[in-house]
Amino acid sequence: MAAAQNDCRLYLVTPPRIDLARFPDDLARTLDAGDCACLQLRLKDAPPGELRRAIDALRPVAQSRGVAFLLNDDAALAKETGCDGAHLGQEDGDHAAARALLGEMTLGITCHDSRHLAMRAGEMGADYVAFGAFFPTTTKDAQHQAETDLLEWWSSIFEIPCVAIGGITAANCAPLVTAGADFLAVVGAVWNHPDGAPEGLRAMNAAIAAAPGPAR
Ligand SMILES: Cc1ncc(COP(=O)(O)OP(=O)(O)O)c(N)n1
Ligand SMILES: Cc1nc(C(=O)O)sc1CCOP(=O)(O)O
Ligand SMILES: [Mg+2]
Repeated sequence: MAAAQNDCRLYLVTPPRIDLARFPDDLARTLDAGDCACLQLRLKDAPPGELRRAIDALRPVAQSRGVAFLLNDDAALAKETGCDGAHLGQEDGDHAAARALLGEMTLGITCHDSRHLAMRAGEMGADYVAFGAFFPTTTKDAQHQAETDLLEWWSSIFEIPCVAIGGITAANCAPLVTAGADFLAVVGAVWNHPDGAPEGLRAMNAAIAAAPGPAR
């Protein structure tokens, strides 16, 4: 088998809305199709009870496959419900308090297109920083546009992993891998793949594996 050209891995984010009667099985089939480092549960419109039911149903599907289960937006709920960590944006509360609360659990922070926000997140103890959006996306009304030089700059200076997000597909992801992204976070590329989510995951895996790694 050929040696891997890079260490970049897939970071899967759930669709914005899910049907809990069938999504756990869809998720299991999708994760069984290939490599995925982590799953972020991102249900922006779910009422609290539904969010808890989703966590209870999906967390074991991910964790039993060695896929870290992160909760979007809510560090306290992530801790209370046995998640592996939380992803917080700039408007999602006190990052330092979340860091203290989560202890050894994973904390990821959105940094948009900002070197300043990323360095602040790193100093505060984030386990990864997320940059985006790299490409147009219909999943979120993204207000910031990031460029690959941000990934090159971050990865050449800092050890803290960086995640790229926003409109990433198998067709456009190679420059992000080459620029130094440690993880590519996607929604649509997997869940909206015309041949189904397992094929979407396989396509992302293949595109990442084929991309030249950073020149280090
Ligand atoms: C991996 C990753 N990166 C960025 C985001 C966006 O977080 P945020 O800015 O808080 O926006 P919402 O996701 O809450 O709409 C993310 N969720 N995951
Ligand atoms: C959740 C999210 N955050 C973004 C950011 O730029 O911070 S872009 C985004 C949506 C990612 O979905 P897709 O892979 O379908 O474009
Ligand atoms: Mg958020």
